[in-house]
Amino acid sequence: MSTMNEIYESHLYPSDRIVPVDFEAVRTAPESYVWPKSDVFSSGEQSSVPVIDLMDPNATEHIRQALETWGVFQLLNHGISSSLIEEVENEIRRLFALPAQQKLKVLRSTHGSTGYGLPRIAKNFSQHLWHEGFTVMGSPVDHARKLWPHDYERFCDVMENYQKAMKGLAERLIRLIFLSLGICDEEIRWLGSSDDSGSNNITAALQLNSYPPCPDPDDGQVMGLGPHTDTSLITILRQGDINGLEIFKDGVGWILVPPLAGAFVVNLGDLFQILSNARFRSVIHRAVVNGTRQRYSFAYFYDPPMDFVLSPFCNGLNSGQAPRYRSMTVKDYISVKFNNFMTALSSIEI
Ligand SMILES: C=C1C[C@]23C[C@@]1(O)CC[C@H]2[C@@]12CCC[C@@](C)(C(=O)O1)[C@H]2[C@@H]3C(=O)O
Ligand SMILES: O=C(O)CCC(=O)C(=O)O
Ligand SMILES: [Fe+2]
Repeated sequence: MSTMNEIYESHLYPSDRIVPVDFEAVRTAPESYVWPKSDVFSSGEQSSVPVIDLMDPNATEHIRQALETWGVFQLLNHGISSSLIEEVENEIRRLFALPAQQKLKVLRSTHGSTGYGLPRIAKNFSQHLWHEGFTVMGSPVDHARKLWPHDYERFCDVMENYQKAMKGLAERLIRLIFLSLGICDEEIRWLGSSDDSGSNNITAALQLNSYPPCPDPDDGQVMGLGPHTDTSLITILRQGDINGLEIFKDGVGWILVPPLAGAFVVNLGDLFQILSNARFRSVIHRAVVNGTRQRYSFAYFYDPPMDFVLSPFCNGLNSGQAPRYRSMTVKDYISVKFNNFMTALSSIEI
C-alpha cells in the first residue's frame, strides 16, 4: 500500500521554490512578485456561489445542482463546532506569528510533503507568490516539537481533532454526492477505509495558509495563490472574514467567493472530475492578497487510497457514455499532475 508521503518523496521539488519571502524584512513586493494586469483582472460579477444548509431536507439535490453549475458551494449547518474552528484559527495565528528563523526549522524538504513553505504549485509560475503555508498529514508532532519544544501538544491536539472532524464531514459529503447520482454503496467501499490512527494509511492533508498584508496591491497585481485546481476528491476550506478567494467561471471570469460567517467552502478536485466522467468539474480558483490585513485560510484535502484505480463511473452517472479518461491509480495521477499541472486532466483524456 503506497502512502501519500511516499508519492511526494519520489518527486524532487525545486529547492528555490520552497522558502517564502522574509515578510519581516520585505514589506513591499519586489518586481518578481508582480503579475501582469491581464492575469489578475476580476470580473466584478455579483452573482455568487450557492449557499447550502446541510440540515435542509433537500440538501442532497441542492448540492448536486451546485456542483453541476458551479463546482463549488458554501456549506452551513455542517455540524463542525465553532469552538474547534476557533482553536484551529488560534493555532494558525500562533504558528505564523513565529519569527522567520523559527519557522524555517520546519521547512518542507525537496522530497517532503509536510512542513513550512511555499505551496507546491509555486514551481509552476514564473512570478512568485505572496504566501506562506504549513502542510499537515496526520500527526504534526515532529514539526511542532521543533517549533515549541516546551509547548507543542496543544498544536498537535487541535490539528488532529480537526482532521478527524473533517474526515467525517468529507466522507459524509462524498457518500451523499455519489448516492444522489445513483452510484451504489458497493462502488464506494473504499470510502472510510483509511485510518488516521497510523501514519501509513493517510490519504488526506490539511493545508494552513497565511497571506501577510501586501502594502502595494492596488491593482491586485500580487497573488497569494496562483490559479489552480485541487488534486483532491473533495476540498473543505475555511476562510476567515477577509476577501481573497476567487473562482473562475467560464464565460464570466474571476468571481469573488465572499466570506460567510460559519460556512465552509466546498469544492471538488480533479479526482472527482475523473470519477464523474467530467460531469462535475474541478473548479479553477486562486487567492488574492489584502493591502492591510493578514489573511488566513485552511483547507482539508480528501483523497481515496493511493492505490485506488480511478475509472470514470459511466453507468450510473452518464448512462451509456464512453469513459473520457483513461484509468489510473491515484498515485499515478499525482505524478501526472506534478509534471503537467494545469494540463493534467486533458493529458489523460482518451
Ligand atoms: C494533498 C495535497 C494537496 C496539495 C498538495 C498536498 O500534498 C498538500 C498541499 C496541497 C496544496 C495546497 C495549496 C494548493 C495546492 C495546489 C498546493 O500547491 O498544495 C494543493 C495541492 C493539490 O491540490 O495538488
Ligand atoms: O486561501 C484560499 O482562500 C484558497 C486556498 C486554496 O485554494 C488551497 O489551499 O488550495
Ligand atoms: Fe485550492
